[in-house]
Amino acid sequence: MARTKVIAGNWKMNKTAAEAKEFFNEFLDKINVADPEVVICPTYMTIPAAVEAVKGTNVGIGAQNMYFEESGAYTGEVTADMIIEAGCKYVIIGHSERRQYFNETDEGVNLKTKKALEKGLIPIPCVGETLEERESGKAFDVLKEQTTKMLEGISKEDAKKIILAYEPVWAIGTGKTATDEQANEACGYIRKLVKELLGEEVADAMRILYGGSVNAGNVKALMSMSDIDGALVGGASLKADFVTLVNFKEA
Ligand SMILES: O=C(CO)COP(=O)(O)O
Repeated sequence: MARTKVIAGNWKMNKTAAEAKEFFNEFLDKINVADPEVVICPTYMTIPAAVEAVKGTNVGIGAQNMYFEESGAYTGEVTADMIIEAGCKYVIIGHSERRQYFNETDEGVNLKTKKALEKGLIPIPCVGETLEERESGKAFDVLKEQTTKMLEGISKEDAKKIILAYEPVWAIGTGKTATDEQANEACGYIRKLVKELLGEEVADAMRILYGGSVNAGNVKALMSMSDIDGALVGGASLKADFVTLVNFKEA
């Protein structure tokens, strides 16, 4: 089955609304394509400016997080309805930086993924092992645990909509990319696991992205691998390199 590739930029805690406007003024015409699917995830504060800038184009906007409750006394949190109202179609869930610095758990990632699907958002949940886990031979055990828990209680129909991101923690922001083979092996492992859990149709439909120091120089080779359906990009999504990433077929 042919899966449409996805190039998603995770801006993390970068770019004010004014800086986002500048970015889109400069690059929007070059990243406004139908294939691959292009997504930009700015901070909550910058979402409205980004939504306004991409209006009428193929570029989708996503949030970097959300909470799983409907409303209530959860100081500092934001609901699915709020990001939808702001114009988001996607939401990153359980990024390793949130797991590392903000105590995100597999259970929370599962609850957020379910809530996002219930509300019609496309969740981009993240899984990935640390360097220590890889070096001690536990990488696949970690991926199994995180992926299985993330998918708990999710129907086959819903699971097909998930865009799962494999982001090895040791490759994020370090300039150390997983080799094409390592990245493909991990994405292939996750797909096999999804097949065991939810069947072949779901495994065939689910887009599985690689993230971790993807840049203009390595994108084409990574995108040519059989089980890699796109990239979740940090640093290189903040600048002109993103144009090359989106247009990787010509790179
Ligand atoms: O964490 C990432 C995307 O979510 C990857 O970040 P870098 O591309 O900066 O390594």
